[in-house]
Amino acid sequence: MPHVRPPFTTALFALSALALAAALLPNLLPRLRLLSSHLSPFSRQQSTMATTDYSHELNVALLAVQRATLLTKSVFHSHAKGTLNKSDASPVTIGDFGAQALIIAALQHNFPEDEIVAEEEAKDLRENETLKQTVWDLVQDAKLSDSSAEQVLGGPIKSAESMLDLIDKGDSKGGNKGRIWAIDPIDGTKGFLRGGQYAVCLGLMVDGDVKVGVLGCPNLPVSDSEPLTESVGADATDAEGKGVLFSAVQGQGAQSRPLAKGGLETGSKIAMKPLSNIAEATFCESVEAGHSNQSDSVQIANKLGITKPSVRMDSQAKYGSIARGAGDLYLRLPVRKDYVEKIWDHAAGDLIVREAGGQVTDVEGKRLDFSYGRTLKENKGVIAAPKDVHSKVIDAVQAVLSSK
Ligand SMILES: Nc1ncnc2c1ncn2[C@@H]1O[C@H](COP(=O)(O)O)[C@@H](OP(=O)(O)O)[C@H]1O
Ligand SMILES: [Mg+2]
Ligand SMILES: [Mg+2]
Ligand SMILES: [Mg+2]
Repeated sequence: MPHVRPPFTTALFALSALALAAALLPNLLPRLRLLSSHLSPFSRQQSTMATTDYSHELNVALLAVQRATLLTKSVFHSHAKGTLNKSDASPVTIGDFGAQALIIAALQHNFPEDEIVAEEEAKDLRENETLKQTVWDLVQDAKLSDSSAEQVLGGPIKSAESMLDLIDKGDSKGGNKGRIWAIDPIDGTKGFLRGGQYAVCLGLMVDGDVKVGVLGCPNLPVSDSEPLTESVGADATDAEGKGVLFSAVQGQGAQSRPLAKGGLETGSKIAMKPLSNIAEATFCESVEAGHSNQSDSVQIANKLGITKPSVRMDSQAKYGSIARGAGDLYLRLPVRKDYVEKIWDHAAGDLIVREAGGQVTDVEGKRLDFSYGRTLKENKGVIAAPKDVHSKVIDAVQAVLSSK
């Protein structure tokens, strides 16, 4: 005789199943989301979730830098760059404001809890309606051609007012606790205005340690094997074959890929060039003599037996160029005693070079310390070199600086 379950028992079963599902759901949901983030990074509408291998952070950072770099390219080609002089007499352009707004919008969409240290603020735009409108027009036009990539970044910014508020979200004090992004919307603004190299820079620090770094360099050659020469340093074009995204995740190595226009191309691993004879090294430094002491660098090069003149190049494109083995050394020697380096000028480049097999320190050989706030107040200058020759370079730097 078939067993017939009384209605009361059936209801009891159904209720217990529902209770079990309700208890398990909060545990299961994050796992399912994590799984979907690995399977298809473009398929989610929104994620506010940090990943332990930084895969989601890297994907968002690459796309955000790509979109912002494309915006700066359009300003690079226009005659009116909307240049203002900041209180420290350094320039800022509509490209800087627009790029910062776009990157912060992407970070806020994906990681609303994270803090942001960014170079620029919206004050000048709030006081100048025409300038605000120009930046707003630029930002509205800056869309990746791949709509699913655009969706990852959260789509367009809602209004000119929210664009200003986003720009001002980069006012974190920084420090040694939690997740903090460092943004330099255009590094090498002087190079950008001159028609030379510049970079869009984004780094993620966790408890003061850089975990993810991305550099967008629209005027550098795509090819990692093109050697670093004076003409690359001073290049004024982003023609065919130019434009590269460098990236690194702590412990996972460094990569480069073509800048492209939306959706990311596949990256390839980069590494610093083995340097058997330091006398043959190519070293790079700032174009601006006010940013790096170019007579100290000549003496240091002489001490190392280097005869080739330096390649002068603006921005963190220098870090990217040595990380891919196009050049070998990057020297940044303090000019003014009172100048304190800013974290956004170095966070991404520092990680990219170290993940490519280099060492990055200040002139005394101390690692750059990003945990002191918006500035690198415990460091002076920057010396980046392949790991095995770095101490030799520091010895030469110290010999020259101590003899002054
Ligand atoms: N006196 C100084 N010494 C060193 N760096 C300086 C400086 N004055 C400005 N800078 C920084 O140098 C950066 C450019 O570096 P480089 O010379 O390698 O291109 C500038 O970034 P921005 O262009 O983002 O303002 C700015 O932050
Ligand atoms: Mg600046
Ligand atoms: Mg800068
Ligand atoms: Mg800048």
